[in-house]
Amino acid sequence: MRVLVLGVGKTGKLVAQVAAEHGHSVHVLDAKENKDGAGLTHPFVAGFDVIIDFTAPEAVVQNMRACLATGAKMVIGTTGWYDKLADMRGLAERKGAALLYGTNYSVGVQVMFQVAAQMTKALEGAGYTFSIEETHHVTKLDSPSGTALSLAEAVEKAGGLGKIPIEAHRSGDAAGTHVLVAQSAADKLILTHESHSRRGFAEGAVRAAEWLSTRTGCYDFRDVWMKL
Ligand SMILES: NC(=O)C1=CN([C@@H]2O[C@H](COP(=O)(O)OP(=O)(O)OC[C@H]3O[C@@H](n4cnc5c(N)ncnc54)[C@H](OP(=O)(O)O)[C@@H]3O)[C@@H](O)[C@H]2O)C=CC1
Ligand SMILES: O=C(O)C1=N[C@H](C(=O)O)C[C@H](O)C1
Repeated sequence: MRVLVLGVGKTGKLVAQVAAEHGHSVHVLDAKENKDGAGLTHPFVAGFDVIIDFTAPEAVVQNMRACLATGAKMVIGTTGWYDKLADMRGLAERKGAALLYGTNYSVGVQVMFQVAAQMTKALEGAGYTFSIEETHHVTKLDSPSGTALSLAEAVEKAGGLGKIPIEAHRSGDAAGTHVLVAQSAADKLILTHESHSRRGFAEGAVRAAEWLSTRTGCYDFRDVWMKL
């Protein structure tokens, strides 16, 4: 597969490395080469089977506009842009493109979402209140993390008594820790996922790109990760 990786930062760099390890031909575009999406011309984009974006909240929307308009296939790792999701879905559908987005490409976190929903249902009516804490590196632009928002959504949907409070911490180069706490008068149940490196995100994103390369349409990683 010919893979274009947008963003050569902490995660994008590793995504490019993992894609090459999977035997794909990989090209990367950094911020200078792609200022305001200017590098993403139609003929250039047409040279790739899949494009993977790990950039920044503003940049990713420009990148999606440019690439999806050509009917390209995109895997989006970047978080903090979901107020534009309906627009981007519409564009992808109109152009016969493919769009797969996810707040977290680590399989461990996907399992955490499922366990969190089960835990919430099992504790229903037993006097527990829920809260979430997330810890990331100090350079993270969005807060709370996309993963924390997805976790809150999983608990809220499963019946976690209204809006779940999220506390965000920023510390050193933390790759990402998410903690769900269910507290009662008698005890506390804690569910934690801790990323020791960014490898899980990169592996998941490359596998998602391989899966998407034969499809069109819009997909949330939460709904497809088990099929990869
Ligand atoms: N879904 C998931 O599993 C994961 C999601 N993420 C998300 O991915 C995003 C990136 O995270 P991270 O790697 O830590 O961030 P970094 O800041 O380390 O990397 C982002 C890179 O993108 C570059 N960039 C900015 N604009 C453009 C552009 N228009 N074209 C190409 N490159 C551009 C930046 O360059 P410059 O610094 O010069 O501006 C930077 O090098 C974040 O939104 C983060 O939340 C991260 C890990 C996992
Ligand atoms: O910025 C990061 O680093 C991460 N961002 C994603 C998020 O916002 O949830 C995923 C992971 O936690 C790392």
